[in-house]
Amino acid sequence: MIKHKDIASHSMYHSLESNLNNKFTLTCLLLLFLLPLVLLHLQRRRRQPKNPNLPPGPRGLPIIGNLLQLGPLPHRIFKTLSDAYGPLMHLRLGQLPTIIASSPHTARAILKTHDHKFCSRAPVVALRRLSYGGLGMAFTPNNARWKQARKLSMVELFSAKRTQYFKHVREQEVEALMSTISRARALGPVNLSEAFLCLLNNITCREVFGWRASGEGECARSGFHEMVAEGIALMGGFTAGDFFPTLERPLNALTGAHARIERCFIEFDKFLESELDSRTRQAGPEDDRDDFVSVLLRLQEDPSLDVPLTRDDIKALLMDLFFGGTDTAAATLVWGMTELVRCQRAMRRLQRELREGLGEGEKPVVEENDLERFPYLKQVVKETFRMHPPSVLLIPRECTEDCVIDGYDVRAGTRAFVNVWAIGRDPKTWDDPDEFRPERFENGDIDYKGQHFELLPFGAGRRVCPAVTLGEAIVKLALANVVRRFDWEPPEGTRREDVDTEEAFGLIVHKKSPLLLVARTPSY
Ligand code: HEM
Repeated sequence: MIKHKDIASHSMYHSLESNLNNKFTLTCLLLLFLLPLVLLHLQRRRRQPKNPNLPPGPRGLPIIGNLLQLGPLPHRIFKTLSDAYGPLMHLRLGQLPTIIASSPHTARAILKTHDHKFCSRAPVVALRRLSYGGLGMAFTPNNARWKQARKLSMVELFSAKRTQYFKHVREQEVEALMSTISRARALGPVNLSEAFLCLLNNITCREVFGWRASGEGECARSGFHEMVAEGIALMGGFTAGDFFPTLERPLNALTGAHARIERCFIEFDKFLESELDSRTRQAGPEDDRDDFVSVLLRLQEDPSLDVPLTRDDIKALLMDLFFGGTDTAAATLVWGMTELVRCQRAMRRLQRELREGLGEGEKPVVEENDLERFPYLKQVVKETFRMHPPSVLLIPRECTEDCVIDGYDVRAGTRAFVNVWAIGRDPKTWDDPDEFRPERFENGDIDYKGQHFELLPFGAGRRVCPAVTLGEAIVKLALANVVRRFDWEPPEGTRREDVDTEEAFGLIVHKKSPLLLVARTPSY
């Protein structure tokens, strides 16, 4: 008979033995798993030419250290490092050679001089999956598909004619936003972050699908708001697997990134499928709608296309339009209002320009045709883009051919970031760069359409945002109306200068906490 004590020691012995066995099995498995990776790494290193003249950067740091340096706000960390190492910096992020350009001169080298070698996109995991494996436009490598998508979008989706065609949509939606703010302000401070996101969701939905996301006349959260927010969050996330391509799958499985990306992709795909299905059912000679889905479905029938447009191509393009069109402008509007409310002098000057320019009560809303009459509005928008470009590092690019920049070797396969946030805050270009001062643009001709490398909110070169005109129209129209219609103050107990500017990192950098402001009837 085994006594109680014996049972304990017996089972202890067994658990010790099985622990040792488990540990041994685990170690063997780990070695088996790591061995091919080590071999692959060594083989890759052997293929690299010895001693290339790389741009300066923090060498010798362990790769994990480099990865951790990314922290939550990479654009700020990159700026600190660039201040120490120079405007063209080389880092090894995980397994990836990476360069970061942080001056107008080095940005020009990447986006103009060597544009043809840098106009491919880096294969970031979430972007690849959500673009149906690199279809569509924004996340596609430089290939025939991307060239065709770009050409079609410039001619069919973002032409001046089409942008003008949707003018009434933008104006109606801004009017709906005004009514929503009027109702909401009776209840307390207005959540402008939410309001601008809903506005952009509605505008994008109407342009892309032809229907509103919120209920009639409202500017409110739609059913698929969370889905869009999750997609955008995933696209901006630097997942661990992105920096260790050979370990991509296990790392992303371990961190849960894979499951999150799959969930989001499946949800979006279901949504797009049902939209396309309903269009196919309604298709007929009487269907003369001109939203982006209808345009793309018509193009699909065009036999002269170099590369046939598949259903996945269309879904990927729709995804680009949705992600590209929503958060960028919404974030810009929030930053613009944040800076204006912090800087009462600029807010007053803009209000004066808008109110005197249109006359009190003469027109209930500012229309797009009025916008050219407001030079200070233009300066405010430029200053907002300088201090808060929503896409702080642009969309990551990949170098496809070896080249030499500023005497340094850059190898094919190197990932490239242009730190447009750092360029906008560079004291060598801008006086008092952390101060919101729209007047700095009064006498210069610096613009943001990709010709001036000091100010690059839309990028530049072959990959420049194809919807610059559309984006700036939305931002100017909404800002002009919101600022003209109401006087804005921080909630009781908060001083103007204490309205925070803390950032939340993502592909698009948003204000971390929602912008809550009190809207008052103007005293005129
Ligand atoms: C304030 C508004 C906007 C800003 C600041 C902005 C910014 C940008 C930036 C920085 C890029 C990457 C450029 C590069 O890599 O050099 C980009 C690309 C893109 N944007 Fe925009 N964008 C805005 C509005 C829009 C809108 C309204 C749409 C569509 C409805 C759109 C669609 C796209 C697409 C499809 C691309 C990918 C182009 C390509 O890779 O060839 N954007 N945008």
